[in-house]
Amino acid sequence: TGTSRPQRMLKAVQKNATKGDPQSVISAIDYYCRHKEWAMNVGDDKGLILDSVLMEVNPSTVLELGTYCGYSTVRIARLMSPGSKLITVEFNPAFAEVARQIIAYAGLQDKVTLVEGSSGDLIPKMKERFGIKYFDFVFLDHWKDSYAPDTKLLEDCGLLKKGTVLLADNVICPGAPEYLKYVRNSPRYESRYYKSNLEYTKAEDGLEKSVFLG
Ligand SMILES: O=C(NCCO)c1cc(-c2ccc(F)cc2)cc(O)c1O
Ligand SMILES: [Mg+2]
Repeated sequence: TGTSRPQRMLKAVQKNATKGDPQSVISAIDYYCRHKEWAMNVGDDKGLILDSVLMEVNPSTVLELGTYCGYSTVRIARLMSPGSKLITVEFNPAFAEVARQIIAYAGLQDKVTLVEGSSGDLIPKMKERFGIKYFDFVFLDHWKDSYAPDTKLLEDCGLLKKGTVLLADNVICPGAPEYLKYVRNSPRYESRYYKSNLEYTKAEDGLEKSVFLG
């Protein structure tokens, strides 16, 4: 059997990045995935859009659905103000184990709470377990057919407030058609598509930014 792709990515970070330096962790992962082996991180092209939308919102509370190896977790947390909190949800324990180590290597563990489990089970527990009133920013990057049901669940659990920004990865590739239909047709969202590329490739992909109107 040997190592997994996430484990090889972690090794590349430990070899090429500087402990406590989030930007070097991001660069090490991008270099590895562009030149050694592809992996499903949001990547550097879409990552620049994520950075700019995140900085515009300057959120106090962030929810990330789909941690994978923690690349976008590091991208987001490195830009968040002192005292702000990021909760990231990952279903796959092997992914979560690598992500914990990459987030810690970047020195961002104090801002980040990684929760293992299913988003559908965990979203209704956010208030009681983590003392969250609302999320200011939600990054959707997990199973593409979970984007729509989980968005409805966030609404029903009162976790979105007027102005909350949802940013969804992969709305073209692999695609999240049901989600796009939902946010683009609902009067409760103002949506906009940011065209980009599938991570480390020339294929089209993009991010959908949707502002909850309350
Ligand atoms: O499934 C994804 N994420 C949830 C993991 O639990 C995912 C997949 C892909 C992708 C894969 C295979 C391909 F051929 C093209 C795209 C890309 C991504 O950015 C993703 O987030
Ligand atoms: Mg993705």
